[in-house]
Amino acid sequence: MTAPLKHSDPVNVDVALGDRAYDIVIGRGVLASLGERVAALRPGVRTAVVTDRTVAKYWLEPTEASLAASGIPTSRIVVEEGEISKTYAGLEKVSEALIAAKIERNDLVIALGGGVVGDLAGFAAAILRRGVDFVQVPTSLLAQVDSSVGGKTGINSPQGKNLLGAFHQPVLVIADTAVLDTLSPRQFRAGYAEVAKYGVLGDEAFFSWLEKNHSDIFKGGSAREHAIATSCRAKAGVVSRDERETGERARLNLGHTFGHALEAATGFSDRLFHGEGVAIGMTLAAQFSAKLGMIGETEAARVERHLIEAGLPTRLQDIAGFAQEGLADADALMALMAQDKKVKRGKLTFILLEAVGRAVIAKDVEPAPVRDFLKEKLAQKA
Ligand SMILES: NC(=O)c1ccc[n+]([C@@H]2O[C@H](COP(=O)([O-])OP(=O)(O)OC[C@H]3O[C@@H](n4cnc5c(N)ncnc54)[C@H](O)[C@@H]3O)[C@@H](O)[C@H]2O)c1
Ligand SMILES: O=C(O)C(=O)C[C@@H](O)[C@H](O)[C@H](O)COP(=O)(O)O
Ligand SMILES: [Zn+2]
Repeated sequence: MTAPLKHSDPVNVDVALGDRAYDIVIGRGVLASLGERVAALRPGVRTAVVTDRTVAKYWLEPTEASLAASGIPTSRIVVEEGEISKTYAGLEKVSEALIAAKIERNDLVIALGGGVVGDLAGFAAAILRRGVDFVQVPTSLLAQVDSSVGGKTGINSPQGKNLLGAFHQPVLVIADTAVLDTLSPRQFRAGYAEVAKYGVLGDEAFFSWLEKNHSDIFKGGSAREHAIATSCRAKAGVVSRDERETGERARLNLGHTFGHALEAATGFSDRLFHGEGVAIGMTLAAQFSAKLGMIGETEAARVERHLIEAGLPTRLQDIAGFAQEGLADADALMALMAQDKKVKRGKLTFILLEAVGRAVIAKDVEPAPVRDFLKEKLAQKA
């Protein structure tokens, strides 16, 4: 872990992927430099900005102004906010709008928004004319620390999370920390789950720093920028070594086998945001690791305590409408987990903990102990 930044220093994190390497630029106010940076990267380019209605209200005009100041022609495509847009219908809408805007092979798609817009616009760019470059301008905490980096793009199927997609790296990421000032507190907290994930999975010193400083991240200032830069550095390192998740990248999926099943069980709705599912999933992964004797109960409790302190849900019973059919049913959750992309020859893979700060990939996990564990958790009092 490096020392916290001074508030005003923009920081560059390099995603070292050879001829597809790119910069993540992090700092207050860096959105204003978007046009200049795009013009330097792709002289003469035309762009289409894909965003959602809420983000458009706050941040579309400054984005377009920055592009216009550098003489970059642009069009806008605005989708509905939330997972409802990360669908076949959302993809059709964005793809047809990009075609109508005559975005050519050498033009650029700009994803201005949270993880939904980033995944959706990135996937549309990946398939448009068999591949157009794109820039990520992440506007949620979750997108700034995780989804804008690493090139996983895609949409959901009603049967599971991100089941259709492509690896397609952005050519630039501009993370302006000032845009987070308009994010709702619940969405900010949900994004914080992925920040904590980087500590829990690979950096005990960062986790310990988060335990002491998390409230400053919520307030803003240098702690926020430090948390974003540290998460991006961790992700950039993993992605540069294992871009397509043939090995260690799977560790970034800590909490997601449970979390994605819970998102599917709640219909990808506002009952459970992605980051909230990750918080519950990460707690379950820690508790399951303890049940298997890989870590002590106190370490699992340490993970849960921190997430609770950050205001996140950690128990299945914390999900709105928990008692509804499907969610309170271990077999239904097992069936959803069977669609996880880490499944190999029908066997589940879990990311488990050997310590706080050390996640490992557990392959060929037998379903019976997982089902028993879920039954135990589901039986707990609300
Ligand atoms: N590709 C990846 O590596 C990766 C990583 C993590 C998560 N994800 C995906 O990301 C998605 C979750 O992303 P998310 O949490 O950003 O959700 P999101 O994109 O739905 O954004 C959350 C909400 O906040 C609003 N919002 C975003 N920025 C705002 C701002 N600056 N001001 C005001 N409102 C703002 C949006 O309109 C939306 O309603 C999930 O679909 C998840 O699967 C992908
Ligand atoms: O970048 C990755 O790799 C991750 O696993 C990051 C996750 O936070 C993210 O939610 C990702 O979209 C999940 O990947 P998936 O392959 O399980 O869909
Ligand atoms: Zn995630």
